[in-house]
Amino acid sequence: MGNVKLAIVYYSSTGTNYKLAQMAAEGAQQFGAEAKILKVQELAPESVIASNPAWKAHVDATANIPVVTNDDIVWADAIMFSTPTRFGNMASQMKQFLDTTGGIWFQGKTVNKAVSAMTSAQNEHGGQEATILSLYTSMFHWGAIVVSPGYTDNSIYAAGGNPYGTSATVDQDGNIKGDVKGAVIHQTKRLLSVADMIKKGQ
Ligand SMILES: Cc1cc2nc3c(=O)[nH]c(=O)nc-3n(C[C@H](O)[C@H](O)[C@H](O)COP(=O)(O)O)c2cc1C
Repeated sequence: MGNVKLAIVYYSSTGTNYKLAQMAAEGAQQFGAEAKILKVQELAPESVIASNPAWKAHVDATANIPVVTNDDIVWADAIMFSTPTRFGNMASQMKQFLDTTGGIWFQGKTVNKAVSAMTSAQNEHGGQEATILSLYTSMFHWGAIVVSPGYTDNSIYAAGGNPYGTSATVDQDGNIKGDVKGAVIHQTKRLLSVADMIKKGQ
């Protein structure tokens, strides 16, 4: 299984989706896959980031995380996305990255990538599924194979579990409610096992 390559592509303002990305990397390690954690390019004006201490601290703390490129997508057999819910949609930074993939899409290089998505939101019913679906809509155009968790494991019934993709809820202080790691690890392993099947099938 060790030859499956996973790109974990995330956006995070205050660290939640970075934590989800790190949990996915742990799942990849358990599976024996090669994984890269990659952030999408920040786009918010520096003045806006500076006005929010938690945002500024997170940007500084993750300065060394590489920014994802189209080459990373071409390299990967599987891609796990993680984005905050923003007004029931993916963060614009994530959408901007997807909108830079037209060239590799045109060359057929996004076809048959195994993909899955996670999100976080403040409210239990704050648009998590709409966010994940918005990302999957772009994936249908990529010709990617969307690997949703479905109800394939008991972790779907635990904290963060969601058949569309792990959905963490954050409290007022920005901490994740409950232990969502089981859901993330299951989703990652399922994504990698389908990527492995696709790779072997090719
Ligand atoms: C502009 C904006 C829009 C948001 N929209 C929603 C929303 O629609 N539903 C919700 O529950 N939380 C919403 N939130 C809260 C974020 O989802 C929450 O802060 C995020 O999940 C934290 O992720 P991060 O720490 O990785 O940045 C919003 C936050 C911002 C800044």
